[in-house]
Amino acid sequence: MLIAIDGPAASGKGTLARRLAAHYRLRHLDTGLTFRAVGAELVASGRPLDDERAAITIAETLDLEHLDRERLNAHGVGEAASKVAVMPGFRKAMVARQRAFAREGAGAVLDGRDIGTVVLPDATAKLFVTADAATRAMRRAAEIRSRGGEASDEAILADLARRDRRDAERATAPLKAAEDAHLLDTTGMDIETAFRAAVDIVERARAERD
Ligand SMILES: Nc1ncnc2c1ncn2[C@@H]1O[C@H](COP(=O)(O)OP(=O)(O)O)[C@@H](O)[C@H]1O
Ligand SMILES: Nc1ccn([C@@H]2O[C@H](COP(=O)(O)OP(=O)(O)O)[C@@H](O)[C@H]2O)c(=O)n1
Repeated sequence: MLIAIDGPAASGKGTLARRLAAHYRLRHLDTGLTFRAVGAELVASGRPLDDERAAITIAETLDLEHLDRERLNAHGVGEAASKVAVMPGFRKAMVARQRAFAREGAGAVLDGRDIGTVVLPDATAKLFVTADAATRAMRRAAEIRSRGGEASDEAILADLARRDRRDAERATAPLKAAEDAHLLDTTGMDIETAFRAAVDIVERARAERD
């Protein structure tokens, strides 16, 4: 079984993807981390974020099994990732790696921006996870503070809005729901409630396929 989860920044995609992967015993790839890893590597090596050749080389050699979530989830890395993510040739190389990961083994859960539309258009179940902007900013700011960082809800709201706009307006694989995706708005839902709603969606999608 393949499960595709997309949605805007800090909507809860990763949390749901991890929970669903554990529940169904599937492998999980947070594709946001793959873009973050490339952005972080370009910055660390002093290269510009539009160096497509370098980005492709990093994508082709990236170890998808050992992405350092703790380091890559730093707030600033998201901005670098979304700048790298606009380059079509680089996205092609990245999508090839993500698809290969998904096809290995008995099934997988992938979360990102273009999983239902581009990476896994034939996924068994597609979820488009949202929450209103203020809720997403509040959750991300709380996450940063819980790790000892400083963050105001207002500043995070502006950062997420800028990144969502870049992701939605880019020409290649923009952030959008697949036509056959099930919308899950988690505003006002706690993690457990959102997880149960996600399982319901997957079960219905599975039943429709049989
Ligand atoms: N339904 C929810 N209610 C409250 N907090 C949530 C919910 N879903 C996710 N979170 C929290 O919000 C933050 C962002 O969630 P995450 O799964 O990382 O989002 P994304 O992968 O879409 O960026 C995390 O700290 C997570 O624990
Ligand atoms: N499938 C994907 C996943 C992420 N990305 C890019 O990578 C950035 C970081 O993604 P992420 O999922 O880690 O971001 P958060 O939602 O966790 O803040 C996004 O803003 C996108 O620009 C993408 O283009 N396609």
